[in-house]
Amino acid sequence: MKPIKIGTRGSKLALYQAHYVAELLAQRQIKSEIVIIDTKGDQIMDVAISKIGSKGVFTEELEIQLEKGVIDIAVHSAKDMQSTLPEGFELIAFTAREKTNDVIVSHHGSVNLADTAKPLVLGTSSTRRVATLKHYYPHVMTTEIRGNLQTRIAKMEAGVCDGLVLAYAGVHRMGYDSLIKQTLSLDEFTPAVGQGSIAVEAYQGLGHTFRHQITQAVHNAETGFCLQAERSYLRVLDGGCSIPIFALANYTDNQIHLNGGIVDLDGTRRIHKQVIGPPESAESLGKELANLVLDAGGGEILTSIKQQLNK
Ligand SMILES: NCc1[nH]cc(CCC(=O)O)c1CC(=O)O
Repeated sequence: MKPIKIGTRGSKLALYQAHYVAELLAQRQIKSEIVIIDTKGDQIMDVAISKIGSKGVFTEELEIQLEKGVIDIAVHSAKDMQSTLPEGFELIAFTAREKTNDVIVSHHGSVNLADTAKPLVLGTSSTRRVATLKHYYPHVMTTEIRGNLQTRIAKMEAGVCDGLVLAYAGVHRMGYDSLIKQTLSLDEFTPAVGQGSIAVEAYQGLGHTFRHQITQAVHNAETGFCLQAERSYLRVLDGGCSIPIFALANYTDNQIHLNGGIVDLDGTRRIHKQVIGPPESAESLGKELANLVLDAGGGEILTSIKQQLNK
């Protein structure tokens, strides 16, 4: 059989993830090769993602190549995937999830958010992280920082900020564990939908045999149900990555525990709810959570955020 062509962005994190999927395939004697594709999100480095327009900046170019059949699958951080894919595209596998926490990475000896006496400037480009910091740790200052992990760390070391708020998954994948100074709680820093999992995207033209083999080798069913619930929540709120929405599902005792919410851009209000149900109801659990959050004031928050971002 021909090797499966795995499309990926060229960043180190993206390449790591593509190789990770290739390795899972190789464990089942499935041959693959990696094809690097440039994306708009990689080219525009000096503008905040929230200003480029969030819809698929990292995924559009890969989708064009999928549709042309230049690549068979595309590998992404699950977190970077829009809640609704364009017609004809589908996520066919999610890898077993890495620890989902956000962490603080710093070149300084110690950094602790709870230490209110020390002035602290943290770099992040995520509205969720900025708003969550404002909500729980208003003494912390933030500065917008972009680029891949290596660039961000270089900027931090050059003195742009004291530390960075990042996903543990990416930090770990890039081998920067030694810079982790604090692991943030999931209750406060509830992660972005999909954080910690790697997603495989395919176009409808992908043959049944490839599809089946890939799913067998790469997909983790428990993570799959969790992500289905989280992504269903995101779809109702129609987030886009610039809106500080968060959700995390856990699979325990054959039940999905889905919790999530939304926080105001300035951190004033934060809504956080939980729902529980069987994995087969993952999709409806997401909708149930969305309705709870919207009714508890999330609807107002969402409207006001959209107005602010459109200015
Ligand atoms: N937004 C960029 C992005 N997309 C995926 C990861 C890390 C890997 C993951 O969450 O699975 C990151 C970096 C970060 O948020 O720190």
